[in-house]
Amino acid sequence: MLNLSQNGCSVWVASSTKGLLTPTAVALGKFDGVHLGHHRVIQPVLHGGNQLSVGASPQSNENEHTYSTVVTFHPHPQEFFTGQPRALLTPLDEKIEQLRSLGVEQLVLLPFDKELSALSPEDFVEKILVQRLQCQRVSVGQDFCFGKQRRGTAKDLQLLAANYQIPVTIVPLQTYADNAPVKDIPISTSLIRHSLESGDIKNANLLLGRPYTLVGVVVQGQQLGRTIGFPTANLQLPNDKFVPHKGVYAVRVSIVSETPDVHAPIQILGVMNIGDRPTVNGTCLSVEVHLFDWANDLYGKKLAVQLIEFLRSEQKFPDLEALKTQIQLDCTIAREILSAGC
Ligand SMILES: Cc1cc2nc3c(=O)[nH]c(=O)nc-3n(C[C@H](O)[C@H](O)[C@H](O)COP(=O)(O)O)c2cc1C
Ligand SMILES: Nc1ncnc2c1ncn2[C@@H]1O[C@H](COP(=O)(O)OP(=O)(O)O)[C@@H](O)[C@H]1O
Repeated sequence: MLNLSQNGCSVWVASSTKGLLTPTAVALGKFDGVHLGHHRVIQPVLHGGNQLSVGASPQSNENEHTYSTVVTFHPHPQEFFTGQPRALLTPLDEKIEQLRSLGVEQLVLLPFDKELSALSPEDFVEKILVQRLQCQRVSVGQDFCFGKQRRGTAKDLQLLAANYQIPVTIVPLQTYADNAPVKDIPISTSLIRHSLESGDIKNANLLLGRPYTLVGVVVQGQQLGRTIGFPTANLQLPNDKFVPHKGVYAVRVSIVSETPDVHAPIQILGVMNIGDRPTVNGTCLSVEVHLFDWANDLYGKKLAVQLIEFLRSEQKFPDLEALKTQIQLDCTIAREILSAGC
């Protein structure tokens, strides 16, 4: 169990069996990416969010604090069923940070195991929502499924929860924004993953409602960067982080402070390369960023790198001089894009 605190606010992270803050108002789902569609589902359980038309549950005491809670599954159900690790848009730390910024007070990680996956929809409502979480109201997306073999639908949840006077909001799937090229397609984690896989970072960012971000600690590389005038901070990402299309990106970087800080961190502009570095016979994937107008040591620091625009694919250059010339050009283009306020 963790109690993470930043900027004076915290998200309480608990399992379904230990340390729960109750009673709860619950948004249920996987919420990988915490994208714009997820925001809509979470909003009704936030303080000051849309209170349900059905009103508060008769069991609730008006003076009692109801904790705005996101209930999700850990590990990702797909990982449990396939046995394959699943790369995530928001690994746990990032998900906590995103939920905190929305105003969520508690994240409950239901251990997704044989026992949980075998619960009937009826038992899920009674044992998890009612008994453990002392749930007062629920919000889910229209396509939510739950219980053994995903038999229960959002409508079933509404009917079952009504037996306990728990109102359930079913949130319609949010589609693309009006200014997007294709409309009426629901925003989804898989759509964002496809956009990132194909290098369409602008579309991914539009659907997320914020730039896709890589957060990692700076580790040592081959120390070649400084020899060509472009030192690069090499990032170690969480093992389960989803890595987008290989290539060069215009980015905004902030140094993540260890201590709580009320001020927003300063943003430094730069260029990032995600790739195998064929020019220097690289053998593994590296994720590295060159910061503009910066000359200080970054080893051991945690950086959050927002991907703003995809510039080009990685190439094998005949020598370091040719690579250097190309990186100079990348920097010029990135500065133009970033200073235009993208
Ligand atoms: C903006 C940028 C673009 C890059 N493009 C390529 C590329 O197209 N091909 C390549 O082999 N390496 C590319 N690299 C990676 C360099 O090979 C790498 O930064 C250099 O070898 C230094 O690595 P080091 O930090 O481990 O010393 C790029 C790096 C940056 C910062
Ligand atoms: N403008 C900059 N951008 C990125 N890193 C920088 C910059 N200036 C200094 N550094 C420091 O230099 C290191 C990168 O130098 P480099 O020669 O590429 O070594 P490495 O291969 O270990 O990354 C970074 O980790 C950071 O500590």
